Amino acid sequence: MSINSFGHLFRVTTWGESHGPAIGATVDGCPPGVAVDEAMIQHWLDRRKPGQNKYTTQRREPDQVRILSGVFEGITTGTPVQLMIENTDQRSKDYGDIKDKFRPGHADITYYQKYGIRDYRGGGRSSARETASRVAAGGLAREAIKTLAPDLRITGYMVQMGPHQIDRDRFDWNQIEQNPFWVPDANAAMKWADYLDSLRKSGSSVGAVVEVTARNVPPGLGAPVYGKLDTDLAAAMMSINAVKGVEIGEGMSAAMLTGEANADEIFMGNDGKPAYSSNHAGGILGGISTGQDVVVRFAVKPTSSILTPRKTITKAGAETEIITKGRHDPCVGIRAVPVGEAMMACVLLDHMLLHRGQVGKNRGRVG
Ligand SMILES: Cc1cc2nc3c(=O)[nH]c(=O)nc-3n(C[C@H](O)[C@H](O)[C@H](O)COP(=O)(O)O)c2cc1C
Repeated sequence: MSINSFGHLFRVTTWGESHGPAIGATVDGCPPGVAVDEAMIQHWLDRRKPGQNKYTTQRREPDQVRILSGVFEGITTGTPVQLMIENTDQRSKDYGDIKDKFRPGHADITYYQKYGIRDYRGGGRSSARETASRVAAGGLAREAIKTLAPDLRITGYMVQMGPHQIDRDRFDWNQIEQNPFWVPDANAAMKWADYLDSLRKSGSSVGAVVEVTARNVPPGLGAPVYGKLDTDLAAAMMSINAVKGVEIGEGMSAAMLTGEANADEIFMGNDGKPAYSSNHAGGILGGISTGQDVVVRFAVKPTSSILTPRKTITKAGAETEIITKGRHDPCVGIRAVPVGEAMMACVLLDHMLLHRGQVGKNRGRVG
């Protein structure tokens, strides 16, 4: 299996399977001198950890990260950083009765068609357990970003669960950490709780839309034509399990606007820097950050493992039915929020490092 890496200069390679002894990330290209320890990375992993409330899978993984290399006396040395998370709640027997069947909506059939091997233990490499490694790498990226752009803030949150959208007029950054859904609208959080409860009890599931915003991003990140910041962000988000759509700024809705409505008019701000009347562009023009908030949204499909029997086939080609009895999340969008944040952190850091080489001492300036 090739291409387990992403990023240009801050290059992350993830490894491991859902039910193997451990998973992890090897990070090549982290700058030296970044203060980091296991607790700092653990903080971000704890946000993604399963089993924290009744809306996420009851798989009990402590997801304890260990730093095996690249950090000495509390700072990165510039050598590869090896991050490892042991798998402690494997329970392979949960998957015994689906060993020869392909779960609809999962990667079982395509992995088998491609590699001829069926790792039935929770999907093996295709399991979203892999995203824990990304969150660990994202934790390291965040610490490195602090040394380059201390005011930069990356925040993920849910803006839609099934048909229920948040009310943008009630958007409150402080609400995001106050409810199990990372939703910035307290009203929505209450309604979603009842909605998801009934879905969970019936063994069903639902999709979601997650938004990730990066504030105080310096202008100038990204390069035309094939090194666009939005290209890399879209690829990063699309690579997360269950993601079926990605938008930047106005995204698909831009197609409905007129040129007048979509134009983010430019002014000179009081601080002597460019200011914009709106942010339909999602903070990126021509693949390069404008200095406005970078806004990315992604749609997560409904959890495929549901309790209602679904038709499928066996490895031998016989038609049959399947019920996925293993533990599952009624809405995987919830746990995708910290993963989206981690991908944003990795891509932004990567482009900050690239930026140094792309412009040397020649910096453009407005005003
Ligand atoms: C954080 C996270 C947790 C997930 N947990 C589950 C789960 O418990 N059950 C499930 O059916 N899918 C889960 N998924 C989605 C599957 O991993 C994914 O649908 C599957 O691997 C097929 O890949 P694809 O949907 O990207 O095509 C999860 C996704 C994410 C991001």
